[in-house]
Amino acid sequence: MAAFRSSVSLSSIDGKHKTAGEIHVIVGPMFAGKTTSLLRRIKSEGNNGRNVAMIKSSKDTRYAKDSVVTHDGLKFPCWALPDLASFQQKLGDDAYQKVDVIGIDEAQFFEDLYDFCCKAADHDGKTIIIAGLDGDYLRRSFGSVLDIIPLADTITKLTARCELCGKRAFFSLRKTAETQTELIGGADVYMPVCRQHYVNGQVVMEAARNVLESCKVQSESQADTPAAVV
Ligand SMILES: Nc1ncnc2c1ncn2[C@@H]1O[C@H](COP(=O)(O)OP(=O)(O)O)[C@@H](O)[C@H]1O
Ligand SMILES: Cc1cn([C@H]2C[C@H](O)[C@@H](COP(=O)(O)O)O2)c(=O)[nH]c1=O
Repeated sequence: MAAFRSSVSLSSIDGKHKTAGEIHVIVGPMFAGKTTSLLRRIKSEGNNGRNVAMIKSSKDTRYAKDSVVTHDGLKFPCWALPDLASFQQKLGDDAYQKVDVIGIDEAQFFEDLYDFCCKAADHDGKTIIIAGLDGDYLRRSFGSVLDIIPLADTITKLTARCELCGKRAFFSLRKTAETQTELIGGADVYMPVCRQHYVNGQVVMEAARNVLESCKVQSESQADTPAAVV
């Protein structure tokens, strides 16, 4: 099937001979093995003689600046970019034409994911393999990852192991009180959990956030009160 697909020609679209692109999406919670799976597929494409390039978001400063790194330390050199539109420009037009396969890690951080994938696969004939979080710590759709599902050839949803009971984990629980959507971190900030422990964990975290918030309000109102004259 793969051999048939890669020989399909798009020459009728713009007169130039190009092969059809592909889009493969890997989603799941943190620690599910998304980056591991992306690296395995990219390495395998490279071993099959295809020109590969890897991109990650420059927001991800966790383990290395210019490498994609898994939680257990596997590494692959990459372009760390603020957006995907800058990829072709960084690489140069000639080098971009020669790339067959593009891996994208931490896809939730790229706002221009949809437009980039459309152009690269539909027009430029690239195979794109994307790894990212489908949901944030509140299980809301994260970035543009779900928007590219209708464009995809394949979608793989991976699971991790619940850190509290060992069952399959579908969600990323944030262990700290921060409430912004984007918060870079690893096992210090997040843990993979099953549904039951996500629900329990959210109740505990919500209570902790409320306590912190009320302490903050109290100390602010005390600061506003003039000190008593003794
Ligand atoms: N709770 C955890 N804390 C730290 N490392 C973990 C944890 N659970 C799994 N791992 C390791 O992380 C690896 C997966 O890493 P990675 O591919 O980077 O995941 P993802 O990209 O989905 O976050 C697993 O093979 C395992 O060795
Ligand atoms: C759930 C959640 C995660 N993030 C951040 C934390 C990490 O830096 C990445 C995910 O990395 P991984 O390779 O999938 O382990 O995303 C965030 O910013 N907000 C969230 O809600």
